[in-house]
Amino acid sequence: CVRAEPFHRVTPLLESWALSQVAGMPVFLKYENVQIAGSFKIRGIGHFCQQMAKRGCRHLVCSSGGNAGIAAAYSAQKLGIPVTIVLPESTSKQVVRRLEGEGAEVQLTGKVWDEANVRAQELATRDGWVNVSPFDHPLIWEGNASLVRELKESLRTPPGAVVLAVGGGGLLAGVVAGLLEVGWQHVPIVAMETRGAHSFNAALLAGRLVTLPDITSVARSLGAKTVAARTLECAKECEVLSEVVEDREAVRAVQRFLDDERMLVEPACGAALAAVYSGILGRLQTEGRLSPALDSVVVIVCGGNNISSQQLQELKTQLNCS
Ligand SMILES: COC[C@H](NCc1c(COP(=O)(O)O)cnc(C)c1O)C(=O)O
Repeated sequence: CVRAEPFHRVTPLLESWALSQVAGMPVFLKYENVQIAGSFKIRGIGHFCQQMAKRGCRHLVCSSGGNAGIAAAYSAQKLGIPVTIVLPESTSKQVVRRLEGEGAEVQLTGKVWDEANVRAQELATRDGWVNVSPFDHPLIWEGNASLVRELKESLRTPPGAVVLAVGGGGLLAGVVAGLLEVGWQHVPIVAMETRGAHSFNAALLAGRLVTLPDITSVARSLGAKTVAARTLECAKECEVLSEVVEDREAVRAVQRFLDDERMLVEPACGAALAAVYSGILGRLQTEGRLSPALDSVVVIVCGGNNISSQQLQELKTQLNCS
């Protein structure tokens, strides 16, 4: 039987003394890094998979080698449905082991995600098979919107801004859907990307979708070469401030967050935290793009599984940021 309640858990929203000191205003952290399956992804992916199971789906397939793939494998296991994860041949053994540990069948094909995705779409033409998009489907956005309902429950009054990271734009689209639902559509969103995965920023500047030639950022989880078309509509419905940080700022933010809050997150999440640690919020206030007197800001700590103390050391050496 398909369970009615969602797979995700309500996560803590905690004021961070350390980040509030850095920002010069109250910073509330939404800890999606302690979410089931290690990131916020389970909100959208779990909801999508449950709905597909209700519609008779018998086999899930997903081309995400990252957190969406882990969330899809977890969801399939909860639903008792087989799942195939299609990944580029370069995928780390750690990720393959983790996915197989969640009961998924893993197929390695192609050099990059796009080639694996072609294979996943081919498989999804089989009868009863459904392809799970990491970020580009209304059910994914609907599931991600649950995060804002929790913010409303915890905060009651709207925050001065919400800070989040953008890869393909599924989190952004979900947060916009949630803000509209709870009547907080006037709350500005600071959309963070790393250079080399800045497909949303490029699309906003061009006024249309832009496909990056390659993903050159170390924040692999932000590595969608083209954002969901829905994100451009979001930028019209809400006030979305797009900012891009360098990889070394994202990795430095990961290190500072580890020291400040004793939690280890991916560089993708470091991109969001860099809005505080790299003084971007203060600059936006100086530029008049954010109100000079924000009573609070919420940063979504999106989490991510693909990080370890060894990987952090290697990233710091590679980017020579001590
Ligand atoms: C390419 O990758 C898309 C997706 N990661 C997306 C992701 C994001 C960005 O979320 P999005 O904007 O794609 O909804 C932020 N923070 C973390 C930890 C993530 O894993 C994936 O796992 O396949």
